[in-house]
Amino acid sequence: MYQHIKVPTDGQKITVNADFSLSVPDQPVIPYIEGDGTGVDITPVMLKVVDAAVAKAYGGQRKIAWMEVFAGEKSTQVYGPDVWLPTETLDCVREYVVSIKGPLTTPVGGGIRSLNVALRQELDLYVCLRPVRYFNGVPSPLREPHKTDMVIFRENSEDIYAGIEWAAESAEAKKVIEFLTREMGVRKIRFPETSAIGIKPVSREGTERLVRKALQYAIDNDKPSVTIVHKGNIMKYTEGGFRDWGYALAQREFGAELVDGGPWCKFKNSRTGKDIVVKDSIADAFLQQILLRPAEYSVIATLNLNGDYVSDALAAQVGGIGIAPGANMSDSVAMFEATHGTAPKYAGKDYVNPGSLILSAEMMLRHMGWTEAADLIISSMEKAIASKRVTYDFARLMEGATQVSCSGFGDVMIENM
Ligand SMILES: NC(=O)C1=CN([C@@H]2O[C@H](COP(=O)(O)OP(=O)(O)OC[C@H]3O[C@@H](n4cnc5c(N)ncnc54)[C@H](OP(=O)(O)O)[C@@H]3O)[C@@H](O)[C@H]2O)C=CC1
Ligand SMILES: O=C(O)CCC(=O)C(=O)O
Ligand SMILES: [Mg+2]
Repeated sequence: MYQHIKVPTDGQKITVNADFSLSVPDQPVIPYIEGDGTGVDITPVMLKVVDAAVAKAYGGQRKIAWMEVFAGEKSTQVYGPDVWLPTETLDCVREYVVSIKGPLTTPVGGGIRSLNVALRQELDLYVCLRPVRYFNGVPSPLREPHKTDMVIFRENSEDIYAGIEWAAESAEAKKVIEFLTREMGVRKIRFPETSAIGIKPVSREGTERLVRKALQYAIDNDKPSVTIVHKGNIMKYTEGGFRDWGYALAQREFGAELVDGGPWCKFKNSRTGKDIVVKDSIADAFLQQILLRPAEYSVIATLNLNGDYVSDALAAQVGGIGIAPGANMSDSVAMFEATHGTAPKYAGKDYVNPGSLILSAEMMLRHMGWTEAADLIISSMEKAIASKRVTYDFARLMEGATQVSCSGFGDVMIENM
């Protein structure tokens, strides 16, 4: 049926029920994209660690039937020089519901647009979910890194990140600038002859579906607050809209009531009876607050670009993007991926930390309801770090550490299962 994707014969599809829960067979077929750059290093290690955790947790009764699908440089080798994201890859990850990917390269300036963003847009994976927690013993620049315990809900389908822009001095940029100046009366483009132009779409619907997920997550996971992070003082209708629509949704759908006249509001968690506070923070101030007062923040709902910046900043607080996992999700389809990129200088050297992708797989197992295997991954990661046999990123900051390779770290985790 597919041109280059080989469907394993020993597995079955995960399916989505009417209430969006999953039916997961014992041998689910799970598509994976190896990824560019260090993808060749971390992805095989992730597969091996996950297989070991599943085998150990279920004694052979459950097993993932991995199915390689292609995007990025490997796709151009398999499908031809200009095919970066084959249609059958999109069809396949949609059809098989749960997938995982390594990082994909995006050139700066010219060249192809981000394949990572394209996957999210094409599949409408509107939530980028990035939990940030501290593992004991990980070297961190903070004195009290355990106080950083946040879950980022980054809007994944809109904003300036969508890549609607035109190069300076192009016919398209000139046309847009002409429209803005002639028809819209815009006088604020300082250098109209040489300006590149970007568009920042932010909608009420896009905001509401993201904030709804963040609020529901706070309820389901007994979290004390949801903070809407925005730059609405400057970008009044886009980022300011995000804030206002977020607050309005909390009041309308979750029964939140204003605190001291607002705009903060709060509602009772129907599961625990505890208050969940909905507050907001302006993005620049937020970036200093998370360093100085991290304990005051829990679930974060933010726009696409802010979420990108906040993800790497928060990852650094708990030891870096070597252990920063993530997921891109719609109501039905989920694609798991690390927060970091392809780290090209380390590609193919069996050197980098596979932890982010392994922890992304841990999120995937939990999403599938395979909690025993997910728990094994967490406990073996904790033990591996405690034993100080770690990759370069931790070893260079840890006293008494033994540096291991990327695959070596996977092996240490497996030994500790
Ligand atoms: N979702 C995705 O697929 C993403 C793709 N990208 C793409 O990746 C490419 C490179 O981007 P770049 O900005 O350099 O960001 P990267 O995240 O690839 O790398 C930045 C730095 O982070 C550290 N790092 C990255 N991965 C690891 C790891 N596995 N273990 C330990 N440390 C790690 C390294 O730090 P040090 O130098 O200190 O060792 C590295 O130099 C670009 O094309 C970009 O577009 C970027 C982000 C996400
Ligand atoms: O798509 C890319 O190349 C970068 C993506 C990124 O930085 C992210 O999603 O965090
Ligand atoms: Mg990023």
